[in-house]
Amino acid sequence: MAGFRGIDKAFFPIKNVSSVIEIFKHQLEKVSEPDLALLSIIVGAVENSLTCSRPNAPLQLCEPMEPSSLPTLEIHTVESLYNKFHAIIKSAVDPVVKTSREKVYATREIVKKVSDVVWNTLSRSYYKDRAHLQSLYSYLTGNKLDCFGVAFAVVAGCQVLGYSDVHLALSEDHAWVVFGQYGTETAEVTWHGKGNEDKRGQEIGKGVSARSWLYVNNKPVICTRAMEVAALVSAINPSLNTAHDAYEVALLQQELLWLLYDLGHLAKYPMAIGNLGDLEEISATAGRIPCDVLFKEAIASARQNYTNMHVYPYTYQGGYFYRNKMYEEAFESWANASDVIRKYNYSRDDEEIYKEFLEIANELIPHIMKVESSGFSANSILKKPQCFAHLLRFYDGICQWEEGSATPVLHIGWAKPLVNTISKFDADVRAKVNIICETAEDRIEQQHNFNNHSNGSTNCLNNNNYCVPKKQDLSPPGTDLINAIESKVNSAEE
Ligand SMILES: CC1(C)CN=C(N2CCN(c3ncnc4sc(CC(F)F)cc34)CC2)S1
Repeated sequence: MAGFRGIDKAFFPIKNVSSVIEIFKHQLEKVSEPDLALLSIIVGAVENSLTCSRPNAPLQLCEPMEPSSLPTLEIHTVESLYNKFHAIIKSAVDPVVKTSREKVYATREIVKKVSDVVWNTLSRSYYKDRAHLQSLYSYLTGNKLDCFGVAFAVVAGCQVLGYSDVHLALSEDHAWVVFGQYGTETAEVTWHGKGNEDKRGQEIGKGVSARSWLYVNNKPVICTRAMEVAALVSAINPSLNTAHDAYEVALLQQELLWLLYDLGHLAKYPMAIGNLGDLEEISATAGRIPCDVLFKEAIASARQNYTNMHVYPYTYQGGYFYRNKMYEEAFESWANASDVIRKYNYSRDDEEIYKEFLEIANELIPHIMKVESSGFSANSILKKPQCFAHLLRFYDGICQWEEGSATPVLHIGWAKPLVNTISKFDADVRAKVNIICETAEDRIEQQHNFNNHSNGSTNCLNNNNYCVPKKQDLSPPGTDLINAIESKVNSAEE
């Protein structure tokens, strides 16, 4: 990997967002492949200077001194960190010999060695989930990285060594690398979750973990160099504290995401499109497509490229509808999210998505029911069979998620809000929902599709029809829940 090129020096000192955009544009359009270490150090330095309050510097309040100004970033700061990263990586692994005619591919040993050098230079103990630990700036100035940051650092390190075959693989809650002549070798390079032994060096789950959401049914986002730039931009964290974002950092992230979007590098990256949608909802960019279209594009990308095995595109959209009081649409998005999770088995590595569904079922939906049942508007969602159908599909997907899983999902804490919600719909509204039972054969076919990674979406919901597997198909926990609903609802009617 060429050292710090003169050409990059022309962009310094960095004083505003647009000069950062210029550097990224140059890296993405003018050089053979974007320099991950350089770009990560730059955005990390900018983020750190505006979000990690320093005692002797006045906290930058929300309004910038002038449009999108930034604290000056000098070239020597960036260059010394850049050279430090090269030195750390090259001290541990010999770079690819330049003169070699044939292409040299990474081996598992090399990937593991790069992961080891990053791993062994991290601070002994620090709060791993803290914000602003994702960039090489954090690694090089504080020896701290979060789990995504370690994976990114390994890919950036392999780029330094000249292994252009090593790429970042991303699920919705984990990151690892692919490498080799066909890009089919996989390796864990970082940890996941709390208290789990890391599996660094091993190839990606062949066993039971392969069926968990964590590995998205072997449909991860496999990054190109430019998509690795999109990942580092997505990982920019503008939060100053729980209540405020640093305005300039959010603006920088939004403009960089539009640059990557225009160059086509977000097309196969649903979460990055969703991140851009969230930023556009907060502050729409004039002349750009609206955020609701971005959320639809993220869903289309996940359906098109990842056989609809990703949940987050639907929860990005559902969150948008919820915040904008479009409750029927929110129910539909959440039911669609549930249609994804039902295809998986729940494993203990899936806590993040469990918390997501728990919040929707036990916080967001009950809040909607509360505000809707206070009013008596004729077009209240409580009068709409379609809403009832969406909710049944939502809950049923969680029940099916649990079926066949080693770890239970549902407990009594789920049943109370669930029964409360269902019983808010009058019998005449519920009666309008046609329950179409899938046959056991349908379920077997679905299972077959899952195993063969094909798009097994047999969900037959269209108007008020709602498909539910015949009751005897439900494993005990789900049946208990459905029984609990029925007994509660019946008693509510008496
Ligand atoms: C609908 C939501 C709750 C809103 N934000 C969500 N995010 C999901 C995770 N986010 C991400 N955004 C871009 N790329 C990645 S890669 C990854 C896994 C990690 F281990 F590498 C996570 C993630 C960004 C924020 S899902």
